[in-house]
Amino acid sequence: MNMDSSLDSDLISYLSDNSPMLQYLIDTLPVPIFYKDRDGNYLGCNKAFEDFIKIERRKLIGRSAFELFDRELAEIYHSADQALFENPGVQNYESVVRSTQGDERYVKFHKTSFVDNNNEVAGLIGVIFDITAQKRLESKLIEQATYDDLTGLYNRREGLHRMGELYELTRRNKMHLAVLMLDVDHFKRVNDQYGHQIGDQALQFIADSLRQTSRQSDILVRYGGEEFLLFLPDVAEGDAVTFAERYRKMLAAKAMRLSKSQQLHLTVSIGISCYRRQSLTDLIHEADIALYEAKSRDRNNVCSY
Ligand SMILES: Nc1nc2c(ncn2[C@@H]2O[C@H](COP(=O)(O)OP(=O)(O)OP(=O)(O)O)[C@@H](O)[C@H]2O)c(=O)[nH]1
Repeated sequence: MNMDSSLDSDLISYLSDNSPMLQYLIDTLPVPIFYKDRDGNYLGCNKAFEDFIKIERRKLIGRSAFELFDRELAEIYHSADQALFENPGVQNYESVVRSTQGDERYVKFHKTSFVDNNNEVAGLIGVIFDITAQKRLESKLIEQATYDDLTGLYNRREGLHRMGELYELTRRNKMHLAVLMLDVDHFKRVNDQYGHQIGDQALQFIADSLRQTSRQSDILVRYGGEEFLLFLPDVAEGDAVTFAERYRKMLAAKAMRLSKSQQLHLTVSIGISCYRRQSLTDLIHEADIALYEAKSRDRNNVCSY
């Protein structure tokens, strides 16, 4: 077929005839295919499209998207079709579609306009590629690359990336920024006494507690085994100590329930450093030094660099 140039026969009437040969051919193709006239009414489709939108061809022909789908989705299709008619050729875009029975799929549309004997745009032929599996895998991989499996906090790589962005913003706008490095005290004993599984649960317990106490704008990172980094944007030194003390006291006051008669009490030590135009590496290193100091002061302690 010759798209977007004059045709030997009138393509629109050829498509409207729904010739058995054409139908047979496109029904053998496993990808959904549909075609519409210039007014957006369906002229036909293949078997894969019927299966895809879960509506029979005979109920589809002559109808517009507004008669078949909910208004929101129909508007999307309509405006994409109009954009193609106004700028004829090939149009590609990704979208979420719902079948008439409501299930959602991620798809990639490939639409091509066609013209009639007078070289006027007369309709379009659309092909749909189902990319749901690819999208789901993509978001799973993004999730795995971004978050720590055990705690759900940012992993070290993503945390440092976000910290880099926050650091740049702070530097450019001459804002405050505080870094808290938090380490669970005597965590080896927890593993030794209760086993690794309880140790894992204890880390989750701490991460959940931190999440509940933090502000929306804070960046919480699982930096290493039992070590967490917290980046507090627009927080000056005095407030950083207040926040760190709040975290320390909150965790010291909480108990993790192991059984009806057993509870686990955990404490943390926290090192603080605040932005004073030093590099990001130095900022984190200073928090580490302050943490070391807090550990040496009998733990369950907060120290500023
Ligand atoms: N269960 C569990 N344990 C972990 C994980 N990551 C690190 N750890 C344990 O955390 C413990 C850290 O021990 P140390 O570095 O000696 O520190 P600590 O016992 O907490 O002592 P201080 O930091 O000096 O208070 C080790 O026993 C690690 O095996 C984890 O993902 N799960």
